[in-house]
Amino acid sequence: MATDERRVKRELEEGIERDFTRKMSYGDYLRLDTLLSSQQPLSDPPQHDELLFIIQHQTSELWLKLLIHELRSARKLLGEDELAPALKRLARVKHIQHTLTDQWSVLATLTPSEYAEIRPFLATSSGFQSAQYREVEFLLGNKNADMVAVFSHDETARAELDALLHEPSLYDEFLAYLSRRGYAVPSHLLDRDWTQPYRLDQGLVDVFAAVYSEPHEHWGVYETCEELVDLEDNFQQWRFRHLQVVQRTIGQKTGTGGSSGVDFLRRALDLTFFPELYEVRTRVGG
Ligand code: HEM
Ligand SMILES: N[C@@H](CC(=O)c1ccccc1NC=O)C(=O)O
Repeated sequence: MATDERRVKRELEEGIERDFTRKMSYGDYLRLDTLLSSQQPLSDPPQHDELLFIIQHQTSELWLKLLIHELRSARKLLGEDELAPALKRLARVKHIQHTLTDQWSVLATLTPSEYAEIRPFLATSSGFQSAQYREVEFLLGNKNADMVAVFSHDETARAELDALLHEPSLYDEFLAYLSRRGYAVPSHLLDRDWTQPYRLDQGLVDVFAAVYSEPHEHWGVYETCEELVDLEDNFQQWRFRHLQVVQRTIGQKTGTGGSSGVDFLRRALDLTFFPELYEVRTRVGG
């Protein structure tokens, strides 16, 4: 083929598969028939921006699915004293969190006027009812038994969340790992009621203060602590971007889920997963 022609058309090679009547194709493997028929706008007359709204949420839910998969695995690996593979999982978790946070910029292109055309069709539905979001919160240790009842209408989601409520979180598993490694983790933290939210413990701050005063003596533990701080930091970045996008689209309106809206969301920024890892910062360097 002439050089000029190559600039405008790439010849398909002989060996390239073209007939998928009896072979598995890309779309078959990825179940794209199901995936791409799952965007069903409700607005009437149809609103151009509803597809953006749906896809933003669906992609978020897909990434949350992977996040849960990785967090569960990291938690299990910690329980098996496999620190390095657990850290590998957490590295991936952090990239997923970045993607989730970055994608807020797409939805931020939705103006208040555009959203107002879609909003009535959302009725009482709200992200507050995202089961996977609650699963991530529970896995990270922000337990809240009241959240389980929100899923009474969906037995699979309710049972999954209830199971996580009763299981140790990633942080609980980390503390058990520390204890097995000889760190003086207060015993009441190792056998507590897992359904309760984790509360700051000064004895554990002392343990981390020793780690942070001599990082080179405790490198793997120190590295894991900092990975967990990254995870919490990233989670808060997501919450903050959500708050900002909500503020610019609905202002001070109450939420479709029945909450006060931005004031309710702002209070989530006070929630912490790993309180001792923040408390220890005040102690470092005296
Ligand atoms: C225009 C876009 C959005 C608006 C105006 C909005 C608004 C709100 C409001 C007002 C709430 C409080 C609960 C309520 O009363 O409804 C909420 C909660 C929530 N939203 Fe959104 N949201 C938007 C987009 C998203 C997206 C893209 C996600 C991604 C999955 C999401 C996930 C959540 C979650 C997980 C909660 C619960 C947060 C918590 O309990 O702290 N939202 N949203
Ligand atoms: N709570 C939002 C509605 C909303 O954003 C929403 C509705 C249905 C499915 C996902 C949603 N996203 C996050 O809350 C509102 O009050 O406008």
